[in-house]
Formats: sequence, structure tokens, C-alpha cells
Amino acid sequence: MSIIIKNVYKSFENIDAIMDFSMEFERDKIHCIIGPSGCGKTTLINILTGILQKDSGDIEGIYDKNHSYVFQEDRLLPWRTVKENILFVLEDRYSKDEADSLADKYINLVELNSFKDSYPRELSGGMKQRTSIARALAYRGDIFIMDEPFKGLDYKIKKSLMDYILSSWNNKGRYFIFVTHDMIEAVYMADYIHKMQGPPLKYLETIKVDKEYRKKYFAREMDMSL
Ligand SMILES: Nc1ncnc2c1ncn2[C@@H]1O[C@H](COP(=O)(O)OP(=O)(O)OP(=O)(O)O)[C@@H](O)[C@H]1O
Repeated sequence: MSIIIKNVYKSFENIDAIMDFSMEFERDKIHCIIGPSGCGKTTLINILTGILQKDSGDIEGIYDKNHSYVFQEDRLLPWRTVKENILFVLEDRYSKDEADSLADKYINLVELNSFKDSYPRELSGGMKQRTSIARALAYRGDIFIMDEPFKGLDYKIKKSLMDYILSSWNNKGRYFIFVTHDMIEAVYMADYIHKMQGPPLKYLETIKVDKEYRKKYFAREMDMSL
């Protein structure tokens, strides 16, 4: 079963952000949407998650599902600690003990043990994003969505965050959609890279990323940087 977007339109006052747009997201795979700033990526994601209403078109396979998000900015509750921010999304889904041990598990995974009682203002940008990632992973939504989650972070932190996500994302029966404008992030993480342009959002091509593609891509990148 896939998520199927069919002939979707969305206009804002001054711009047609999405016009007659169709595509599919396969279950159990990491799909990356890549495209230049302003092409309509976030608008598409916001429609998928119900934050925005489409003007017309159909989307199949999302209405019975819940979502985990990681956004560009961390969106943590400033008056709650790291652990409390994570517990907040787990309270309705799990018993108190289960929520507590899940929160600890993911705090441990993103190596924030010694900061679990800290408030967001006491954390660096990378630590806040690690908290957001731990929260999204712990919630285990059917659809895991990340919209430019590594923007502004340095390479080392970015790589460690990508590794945390890849090692802890349990793909069985779930969807993963990842928006970026960075091809290196896309090749590192994705099974499929969907190249876009716009506005209005237009689909250019899909690249299937396997081990071989990844190896060749990074070898070429290395050559170019020498
Ligand atoms: N709420 C809004 N009101 C008016 N115009 C909007 C609104 N949201 C997005 N747009 C416009 O729609 C187009 C697509 O925006 P969108 O944020 O989806 O692009 P994006 O590809 O996600 O960009 P970025 O990579 O910079 O986040 C842009 O021209 C943007 O200015």
C-alpha cells in the first residue's frame, strides 16, 4: 500500500504553489524530496499532514495514519525539559511507565542523558534537533516526516543525526518522507530521491539509491573536493 497523490492543486494569494501534481510514496522506504528553495516542498508536506488544505485533487492512504515530524526549527516547548518534551507526545499513547522508559531509551540513543532535565534554552542547536528527533522516533507515527531538519548544523552533527535516525528508524509498515535541498543528505539517507522544481511544484525525476549508487556518488564527491 502506497501513499498516492493525485492531481493536487494549491494556490496562495500571489502564487500557484502546486498545480496538477501527482506522485507516490512506497511503504517501508525512505523517500527524499529535493528541490530549490521556494519550489513548493513544504507546501506539499503541509498538505500531506493536514496542516494546509489542498484546493483540489486526491490523496490516498494518509487519512487513517498519524505522523511524527522533525521540522527545520526545533519546535520544542520552552517551559519543558528535554525529557518532558518527549513525554508530552507519549502521554496519550502509552502508560506512564511505558512512556517513561521510551523517553529514556531515545534520550539515550541521541546521547542526551546528561541533559534530560535541561530546558531548550540551555541546549545548543544540534542538541535541540537531537531532542526533536528523539521525540519523533519515540512517538513512532505511521508516517515519519522530516522537513530540512539539518539546516544550519555543521557536518559532524549532521552526520551523527543521520546515523541516529538510520539506525533507529524501524521501517516495517511505515512511511518516511524527508525534505531537503542537499544532495549529500539525500544520497546518504534515501532509498528514492525525487527531484523537484517550481513553483508550481513540478516532478523532474526519481533516482533509486542503492549501495552502488551511493558508493559512486560519494567517490565522485571525494574526487571533486580533492
Ligand atoms: N502561507 C503562504 N502564503 C503565501 N505564499 C506562500 C505560503 N506558503 C508558501 N508560499 C509560497 O509558495 C511557494 C512554495 O513555498 P514552500 O515553502 O512550499 O517552498 P519550499 O520548497 O519548501 O521552500 P524552502 O526550501 O525555502 O523551505 C513559495 O513561492 C512561497 O513563497
